[in-house]
Order: sequence, then C-alpha cells, then structure tokens
Amino acid sequence: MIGQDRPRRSGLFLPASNERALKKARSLAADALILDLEDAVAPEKKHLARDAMIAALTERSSFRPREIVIRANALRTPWGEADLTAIGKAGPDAVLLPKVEAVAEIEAACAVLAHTGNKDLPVWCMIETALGVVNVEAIAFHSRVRGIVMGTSDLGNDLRLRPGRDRAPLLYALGRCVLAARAAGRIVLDGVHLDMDDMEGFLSACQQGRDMGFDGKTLIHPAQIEGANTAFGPSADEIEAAYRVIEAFESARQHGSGLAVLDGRLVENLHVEEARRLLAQADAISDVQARS
Ligand SMILES: CC(C)(COP(=O)(O)OP(=O)(O)OC[C@H]1O[C@@H](n2cnc3c(N)ncnc32)[C@H](O)[C@@H]1OP(=O)(O)O)[C@@H](O)C(=O)NCCC(=O)NCCSC(=O)C[C@H](O)C(=O)O
Ligand SMILES: [Mg+2]
Repeated sequence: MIGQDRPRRSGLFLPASNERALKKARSLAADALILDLEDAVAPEKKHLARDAMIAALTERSSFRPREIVIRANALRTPWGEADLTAIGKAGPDAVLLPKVEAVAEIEAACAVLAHTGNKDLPVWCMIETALGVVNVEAIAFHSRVRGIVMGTSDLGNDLRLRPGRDRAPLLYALGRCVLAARAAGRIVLDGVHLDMDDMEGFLSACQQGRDMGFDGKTLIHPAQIEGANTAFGPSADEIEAAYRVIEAFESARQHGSGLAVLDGRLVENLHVEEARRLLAQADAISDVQARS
C-alpha cells in the first residue's frame, strides 16, 4: 500500500479547464483535488483542460499539501491516449480512470503511462457502471490500483434506479465496493452529492458514507468541504475515547489480562487497533493542517 496514511476525507472535483476554480483550490481545505478532464469538460475544451492540467502540475507546490489526482478520459474516447500521455509526463499524485469495468482497461492505461517512462503512478478507478460493480473485486486487487471512487451519478443512470434521499437503491453497490476495497487494502471514496443547495441531505449522505466505511467523499463545490472533513475525520470525543481505550487495555495487559472493561464495555485487541488507526488519522490530519 502506498500513501494510505494521508487523510482522504474530501476529494474535490474541479474541471481542469476552470481557471477560477484552479486558483481557488489552492486555498481550500480539501484533502485531495481531482482535476477533471472527463465529464466536467466539454469536448471543445478538452485540449484547453489538458494544457491547464499540465500547467497546474508545473506549479504543484502551490497546491500542497493537497493531493493532486487527475481524472482522464477513457482510452476508448478520442482524448484518452493524449490525456494519459500528458498525465504520465506531468506526474500527479495519482491518475483516476473513469468508468472502469475490467482489469484489461487498467493494463491498457498503464501501458500508455509506461511509454512516458512513468511506471509507478498510482491508479485510482471509478466504479460507475453495473459491470464495474460486478468486476470490482478484480479491479481493486490489481497491483497498480490504490483507490476506488464511486461514480454514483453514472451508476444510478446505468442501473436505471432512483436513489432517493436515503440512497437505499444504491446501498448494495456501495457496500460491495467498500468490501472489495477494504479486502484489497485500497482507499475508497463515496460519490458526489449533486444538489449543492441541499446541505442537510449532503451531511446525511456524508454520515451514511462514513458509517459504511468509506474513507471520504468526492465533492463538487467548496461549500461541501467542511461537512465532509467533519464527517470523515475523528471528533474530539472519539480521540479522547481512543486514548482511554488504549490506556485501559495496556493497564489490563500489565495485570496479565487480554481484556479490559471500560465504562461497562468490553475492550479487546481489535478495539485497540481501531483506536490506534483513529489516532494515526488524527495525526495525519494535524500534519496536513500544519502544512496548509
Ligand atoms: C457547479 C459549479 C460549476 C459552480 O461553480 P460557480 O458558479 O463558480 O459556483 P460559485 O459561484 O458558488 O463558486 C464560489 C467560489 O468557489 C469556486 N468554486 C466553485 N466550484 C469549485 C470547485 N469545484 N473547485 C474549486 N473552486 C470552486 C468558484 O470559482 C468561486 O470562487 P471565486 O472565483 O474565488 O469567486 C462548480 O462548482 C463546478 O464546476 N463543480 C465541479 C463540477 C465537476 O467537476 N463535475 C465533475 C465531477 S462529478 C462527476 O463527474 C460525477 C461522477 O462521475 C459520477 O458519475 O457520479
Ligand atoms: Mg461519472
């Protein structure tokens, strides 16, 4: 696993062709910026977006500590090969492949990247079709894949479902993708909430995604960043509870027991692992904040 230690609570999409958004992004508290060359960019602006992406990456230090991920067009489109060639040369933190349905697409993308001399670029895959969900286990376990990102809008369309406010019709696909990503040790990000005026619905979707095990959520507007960072980051109460769990367990170990009881609840090794993971995430967030 590479770079799994950094926070990915919020992954903000922005069209690479949007100069104002690119400028704004340098001041935003998103953990990752996903510069889009795909669906947010009109066909006549694809070249412009690619050039803007290359220019942005020559100034990458101005975006730090944010992770920079570029979403390419698929290789089956007229722009995919040129996108991957430019991305391979520019060297972002990761490339995001859209609408991945089979391992062969990852191999083909990696072959284009390798032609540029970039053989190690982490690959994130969007799962946003029925076939993608069916093949998500093989996709997640591919050795170059580091992240799985849900494309819930395209997926809903492909499945012909109506997500509703509670997203119940999407839950099987979301859960299956979390399962595959966790089994393979990958990052996994939830899909976007398109209604920018519906903050209540957005926050509820963040909580649902957090409860399901997602690392974070993809976003479309700066106003969504704070809610995602709060929902997917540990709260002050959780941090305090984590310290207490570790302390209680270590004290029990010193007295020769493999179990502790804290506030009437059993504490086992797995809870200590969970507490240490939470504290490591809190440290990673503090580190990012200190570098902002
Ligand atoms: C939707 C938007 C076009 C709205 O933009 P705008 O009209 O500029 O909004 P505001 O006036 O409210 O913006 C206020 C300031 O914030 C900046 N801004 C806005 N959006 C972003 C952004 N995403 N990243 C960075 N900065 C942003 C504006 O520039 C204003 O700042 P300033 O200039 O200083 O005043 C726009 O939000 C947008 O384009 N959002 C992203 C859309 C996108 O990328 N969509 C594709 C990804 S989602 C997807 O594809 C779904 C997936 O594949 C699936 O299938 O589910
Ligand atoms: Mg999509």
